[in-house]
Amino acid sequence: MKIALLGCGVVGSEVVRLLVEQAADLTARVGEPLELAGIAVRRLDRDRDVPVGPELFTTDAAALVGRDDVDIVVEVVGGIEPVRSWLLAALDGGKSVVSANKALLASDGSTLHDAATAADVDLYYEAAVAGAIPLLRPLRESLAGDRVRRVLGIVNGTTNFILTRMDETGASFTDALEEATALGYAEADPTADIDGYDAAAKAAILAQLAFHTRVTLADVHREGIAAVTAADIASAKAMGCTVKALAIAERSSERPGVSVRVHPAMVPRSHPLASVREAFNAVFVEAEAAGQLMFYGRGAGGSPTASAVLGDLVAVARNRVAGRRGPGESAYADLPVLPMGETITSYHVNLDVTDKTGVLATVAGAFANHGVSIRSVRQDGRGDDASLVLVTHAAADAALAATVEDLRGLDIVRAVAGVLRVEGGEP
Ligand SMILES: NC(=O)C1=CN([C@@H]2O[C@H](COP(=O)(O)OP(=O)(O)OC[C@H]3O[C@@H](n4cnc5c(N)ncnc54)[C@H](O)[C@@H]3O)[C@@H](O)[C@H]2O)C=CC1
Ligand SMILES: N[C@@H](CC=O)C(=O)O
Ligand code: NA
Repeated sequence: MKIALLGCGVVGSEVVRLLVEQAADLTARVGEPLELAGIAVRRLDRDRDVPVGPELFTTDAAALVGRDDVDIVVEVVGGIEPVRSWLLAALDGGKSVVSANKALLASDGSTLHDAATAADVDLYYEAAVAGAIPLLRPLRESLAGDRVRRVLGIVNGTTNFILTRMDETGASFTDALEEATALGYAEADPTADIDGYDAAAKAAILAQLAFHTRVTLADVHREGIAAVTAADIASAKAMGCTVKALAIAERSSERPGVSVRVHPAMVPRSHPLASVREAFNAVFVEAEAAGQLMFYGRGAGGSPTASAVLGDLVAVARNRVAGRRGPGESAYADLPVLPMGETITSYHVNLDVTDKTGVLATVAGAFANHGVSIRSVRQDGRGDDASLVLVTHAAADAALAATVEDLRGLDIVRAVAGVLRVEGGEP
């Protein structure tokens, strides 16, 4: 079985190492040896710590993909083009594809799935979501008989690493990001992590598999962590919470449809997600018959991600040996993706207000005007001013956003110092 490897960076070099070091076991598991036909890279002059000779390397990925002797293409390059063209050429040519590319799968997965179906070959991408954690296969196969209600978790290692460092050591955002990049967790352009594109792509892929409906990156409500301040983290701590960047995909209980969102949120320290540290990921899946399931492990880094790539590689190689194709995409449910405004959430709002009679009533009035009920209020006096921290009961996100907009316009509100959604129970 001949493999074309596209990319030999953080993940690709670990794929090569595992392929070479575990060759005998992989052969036994697949029933045929897995042999590297070639490795496409951008530059040949880089020092690479991989146990294969230089003759395997090429800068011509398209030619490698087009070779007649290649059976499986493994893509760990990233980005949309030229990767999409290479993978379409591979699928059209009858080659199976394994990819770690969530950006591509979430933005144009249907084109690739259609090509895989037409060519009767596999397209697998377990490494694209939550690194080493087996999550896509359980959703696609183990839970195929159940009805998933909700998927909730931490799916970006870089931002979880940054928030952990800020929370535990008081590190600055910039220093924590530098460390995450050095450890191989961040995307080539780390704004994909910081601004939530990476988590949004993963959320789209999870929602699509969980609800059997088409969801793309553009359908996901996305907020990154750039606006999370040290004050937000301190405020969360004071309330027995921690700040986590979450991905949430759920069926609406109001009408047929799903909502998919990624944003930072306060999570009570008693919730299992609060103890997910550094680049670890954790995802809860709530299904009607199964109840709650939790998946936990390393969500980023070369070797954990390579483990998921190898798992897919063995699966598609086994299928080719058996002359069959594994389960593919399922999008029959055709559910609408509902606007964020309809999502039911609750907010933590931190206000700087003038400390005079009637302030609390005026602020409470702004909430009441939008039908938002307040769960708790804490006031700390600071001379002529006061800090007012309010946590709401669950309400439509549009009503909460409109309330905050009104608060910004009140004379007695000097500043809206922080607004974070609260997930995972009462703080
Ligand atoms: N690093 C991580 O923890 C994880 C990464 N991924 C995904 O895996 C993929 C690869 O990520 P990394 O290994 O971290 O990236 P990287 O930047 O370390 O490696 C990318 C590789 O692609 C090659 N490449 C880039 N452009 C090319 C071109 N035009 N022609 C031929 N080769 C080209 C580079 O030479 C390099 O070898 C991305 O899709 C990423 O989102 C997925 C899960 C975790
Ligand atoms: N940049 C990503 C890598 C894995 O998908 C992350 O930090 O999670
Ligand atoms: Na995974």
